[in-house]
Amino acid sequence: MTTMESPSPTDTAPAATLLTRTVYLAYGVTAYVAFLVVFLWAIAFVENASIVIGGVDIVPRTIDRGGPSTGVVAAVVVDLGLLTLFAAQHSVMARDGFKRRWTRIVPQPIERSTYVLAATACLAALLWWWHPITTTVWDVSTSALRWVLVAASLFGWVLVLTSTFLINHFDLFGLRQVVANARRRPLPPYRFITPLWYGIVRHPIYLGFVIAFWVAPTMTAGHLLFACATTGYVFIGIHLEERDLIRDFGNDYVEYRRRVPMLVPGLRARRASGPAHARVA
Ligand SMILES: C[S@@+](CC[C@H](N)C(=O)[O-])C[C@H]1O[C@@H](n2cnc3c(N)ncnc32)[C@H](O)[C@@H]1O
Repeated sequence: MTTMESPSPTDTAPAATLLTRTVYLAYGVTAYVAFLVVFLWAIAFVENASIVIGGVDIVPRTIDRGGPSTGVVAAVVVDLGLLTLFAAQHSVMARDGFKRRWTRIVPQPIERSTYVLAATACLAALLWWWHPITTTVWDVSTSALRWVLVAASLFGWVLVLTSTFLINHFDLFGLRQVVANARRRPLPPYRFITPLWYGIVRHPIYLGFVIAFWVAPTMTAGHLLFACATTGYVFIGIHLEERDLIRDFGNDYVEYRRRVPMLVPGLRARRASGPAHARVA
């Protein structure tokens, strides 16, 4: 395990009043709750679930159902636009250079919560304005096999959620930062760790998404577009994330990368002589 000092939220706001700290805490909790609601909606969206409460389906739009109906070309353009917005927000706002400039405007303790809120807004926009393209690509007719595929897809979501807890769920979603600030405590150092799934693949959260998006008993053209685009983004995200991790944790991460495969369990991991940016002096 390697650690790196995180900026203490109280360092940058020594004179923060109780009211300011309480407002930051409320902001962080709001961002987290908004994220949870939209994340649950995202699961229902991808799984094409209907959840009927009091005679009303609370999932009116899914990947294949209920969205605006237009021609295929318009649907592809809109859907790719929404996916690009989501990917751009994630890629840009997660980078250290952006964070350094951004925290001149947004106070350090709520930087992560602001990221979470922006990501949640982009995800909600994608779920709401997604244009289904319902041409069938494959459709498994055997009922038992359909259930196996649904279970496998749900396992993908379980992998995502459990992995966030393995590395630090509350840190990823900004809660730890606002709570530490409210209590005027410094943040514990940011740690590189490799528990459970992280000993099998380096990116279990992304693997979970790939499983959840690709394993479907019925695959439509719209769903396939979603799965292809998000998988492409996963590879870009991994490239950017690993560059940061190597910069922060040096040879520990290079060694981890040599030992543990990226996404496919058991697949040979990268050899020691990787590309130039993988080698740390
Ligand atoms: C959305 S999470 C995705 C983590 C990982 N790529 C995955 O798929 O499980 C991104 C954050 O996780 C952090 N992270 C990735 N691997 C980590 C590890 N082994 N230990 C601690 N933090 C890690 C990155 O620094 C980044 O801030």
